[in-house]
Amino acid sequence: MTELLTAAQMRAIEQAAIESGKVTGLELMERAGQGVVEAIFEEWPELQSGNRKAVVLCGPGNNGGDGFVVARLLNEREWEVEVFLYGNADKLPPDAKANYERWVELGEVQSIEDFQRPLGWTASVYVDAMFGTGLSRPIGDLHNQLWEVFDADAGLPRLVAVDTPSGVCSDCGFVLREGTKERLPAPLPNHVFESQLTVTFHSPKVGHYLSDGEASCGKVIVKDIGLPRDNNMLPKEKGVVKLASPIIHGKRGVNHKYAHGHALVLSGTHGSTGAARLAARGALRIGAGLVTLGSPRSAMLENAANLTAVMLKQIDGALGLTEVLEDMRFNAVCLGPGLGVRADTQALVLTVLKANRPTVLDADALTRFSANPDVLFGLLHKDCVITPHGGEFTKLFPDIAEKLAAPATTGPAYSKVDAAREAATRAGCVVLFKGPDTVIADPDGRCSINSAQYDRAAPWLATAGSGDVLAGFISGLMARGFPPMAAAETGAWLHVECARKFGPGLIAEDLAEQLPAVFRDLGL
Ligand SMILES: NC(=O)C1=CN([C@@H]2O[C@H](COP(=O)(O)OP(=O)(O)OC[C@H]3O[C@@H](n4cnc5c(N)ncnc54)[C@H](OP(=O)(O)O)[C@@H]3O)[C@@H](O)[C@H]2O)[C@@H](O)CC1
Ligand SMILES: Nc1ncnc2c1ncn2[C@@H]1O[C@H](COP(=O)(O)OP(=O)(O)O)[C@@H](O)[C@H]1O
Ligand SMILES: [K+]
Repeated sequence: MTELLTAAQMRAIEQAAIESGKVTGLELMERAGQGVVEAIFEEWPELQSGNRKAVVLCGPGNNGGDGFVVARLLNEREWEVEVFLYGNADKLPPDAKANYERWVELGEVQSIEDFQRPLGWTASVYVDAMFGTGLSRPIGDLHNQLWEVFDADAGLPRLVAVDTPSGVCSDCGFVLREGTKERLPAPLPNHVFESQLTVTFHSPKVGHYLSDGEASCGKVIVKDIGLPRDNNMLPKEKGVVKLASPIIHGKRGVNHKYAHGHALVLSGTHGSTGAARLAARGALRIGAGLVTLGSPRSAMLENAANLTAVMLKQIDGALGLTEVLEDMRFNAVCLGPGLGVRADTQALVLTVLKANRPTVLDADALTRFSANPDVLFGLLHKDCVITPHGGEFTKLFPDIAEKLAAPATTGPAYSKVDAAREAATRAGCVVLFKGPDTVIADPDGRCSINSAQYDRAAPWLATAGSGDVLAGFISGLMARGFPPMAAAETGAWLHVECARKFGPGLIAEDLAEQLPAVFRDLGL
């Protein structure tokens, strides 16, 4: 299980370790610097020979301190190292100052103002040790200066970020900026300032996995610096965010199909039925024992012509649904994909929620409540999962979405994790907030990020209908008896695995068909 830390959590862990007397700040800084140097040579073994020249950019805090350690350790390996400092050496915090003083015995320190784009890249490695978890405000002119230097037009140098790329908030993954109307992704188009490698310590930081973390970090390597893995010292009110991982087992024993649950997926009307069929197929493939598609009369023929293993049942309106739900074997319900946003949809949602079944609400089942989200929140219960994408999230939680879209001007800034957690508390159920950085939050405080970034990148998932399949996956797992948080996390994780298994060219129909191979890979 990979835990992701905020700046405050990381600081609490460091402080507790230092206060325990088991380690000093200087020792941690030395290990951090060593970790960066190790990572550089692991990533680029070719640097063991050839042009041994590095440029290290140091900032005014402990991130800069790590930079001075890196400079010294490279110098010990007989590298030629140029060091630039942002800020005043006299004001460096004690550990960084100590490492600054060790460096000035070996080499010069120039002002960052003198760091300009060379004619071609003259060094093999550039180390960004300016700001890490202590970034508290935009770095303004410095950012512009660096953007000019590391402009993509000049070809990408080996740029290594220490802990976080400078200027990027380690909690939310956005570049802190002044004077913009909305959050801008990092990097801006045509202003590429991206690290190829980010070396972080102890655990990755939440911001590495949110918004454009991947675009600015390149690749994240975590180096152990000898801090204890015991999280007892962390502030309790908000649990640690995890990277989503599957909590899945194969079908066990000699049970009959009903032992694996019966999912009910509701179809839209004539001409809008494909989305629900995608969800139903997903629910069946992921292991629900039976799946029934509930269809209005107008769409019966259309659905019948396109279904085989998924069963079909005519359900007309809320009254029809109430009757069907009297059969308690329907132990999970999925509604929203292709359902339409008429009054009927509201009635269907309210009927399902009153029946108190494990329920997944997606798409139109959410959008329908744009004008009256409180009606929905009043009925959602702890066995529900709602799966909004950005647009649906904004309609249900406009104030939260506004905070998330507001310019990130001070660090640590409000993040997608904060937004999903706040939404889960308000909705009273699990919220799965989609994107390449899907955040899944439970009102009890558990939270995970299902990342489709870095080595799990799956941009092909951004294809029509893939969200419908995800809703089906989650409801199928709930039919199998998975609790909502585990179903959401596992469903989202498998969704990305299926996309990766298929690769480019993926369309939504392909997703569920990859599950058998993905399950085989998991040894199920
Ligand atoms: N503690 C430890 O034991 C270990 C820590 N480690 C390393 O330390 C890093 C955290 O160090 P840190 O807390 O000193 O923060 P850091 O990121 O260097 O920046 C803070 C400085 O920048 C300043 N500043 C902020 N924003 C600014 C801006 N926009 N423009 C200008 N100035 C700005 C801020 O000033 P202030 O906000 O106080 O005015 C302060 O002076 C962490 O990422 C890791 O690399 C490792 O060695 C492992 C052991
Ligand atoms: N760039 C991306 N990389 C990986 N996954 C993505 C990306 N963009 C979107 N997704 C995922 O694709 C799915 C799209 O769902 P949704 O927006 O509801 O689409 P639809 O309504 O067409 O089904 C979500 O699971 C989302 O997390
Ligand atoms: K940095």
